[in-house]
Amino acid sequence: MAATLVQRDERNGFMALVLTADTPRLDRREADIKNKMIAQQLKNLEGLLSTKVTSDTGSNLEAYAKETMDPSLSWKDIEWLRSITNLTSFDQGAIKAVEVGVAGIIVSNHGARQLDYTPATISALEEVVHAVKQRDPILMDGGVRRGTDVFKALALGAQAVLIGRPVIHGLAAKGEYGVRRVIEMLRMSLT
Ligand SMILES: Cc1cc2nc3c(=O)[nH]c(=O)nc-3n(C[C@H](O)[C@H](O)[C@H](O)COP(=O)(O)O)c2cc1C
Repeated sequence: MAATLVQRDERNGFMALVLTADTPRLDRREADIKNKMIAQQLKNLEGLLSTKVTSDTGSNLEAYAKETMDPSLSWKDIEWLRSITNLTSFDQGAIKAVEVGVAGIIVSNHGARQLDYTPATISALEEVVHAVKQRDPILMDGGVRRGTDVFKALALGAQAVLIGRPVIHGLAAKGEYGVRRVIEMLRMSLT
């Protein structure tokens, strides 16, 4: 299935792959259990994997994750991924990735949504920058809300930041205009 998705990305003109290594196993998300969280049917993955996993005891998302995520993911899988594609690959969350040939690293903690007490990415960034020693570009995400957050990440050695929730909130509130506005606001506070 992974190979099929990669081939589809290549056909559609994508230039890079981001491999996320941050959730080999889903945390016990009590709110999801309480709310009996549903894993949405994903139209763009139709026929590739079943999202019809349900649980009588709680979070359907947890049941789905148990069924579909492979906790045995290892560095060999990155080598395999590189062997089937020429797309540039970025690894989210690991330093050893440089040795197995990824093109860059994204310092991320899954939006701090996976583990309690996970360190803030801005606190981990500098250490990763020193460990990688400019061999590959480093990006960072998590908690970037203001231009000053962008500034801090760049000052600590990131080449760029990625933004998750702010643009999603802008999209939900005002569609495309909302996304543009969020990005403008970040830019404005940097100038
Ligand atoms: C609702 C939600 C779902 C997410 N799901 C995933 C996921 O399935 N895989 C993943 O690698 N990251 C996931 N993330 C983390 C994002 O990729 C990204 O690291 C994070 O949102 C960036 O932080 P920010 O939202 O504070 O900007 C999720 C984030 C949110 C808010």
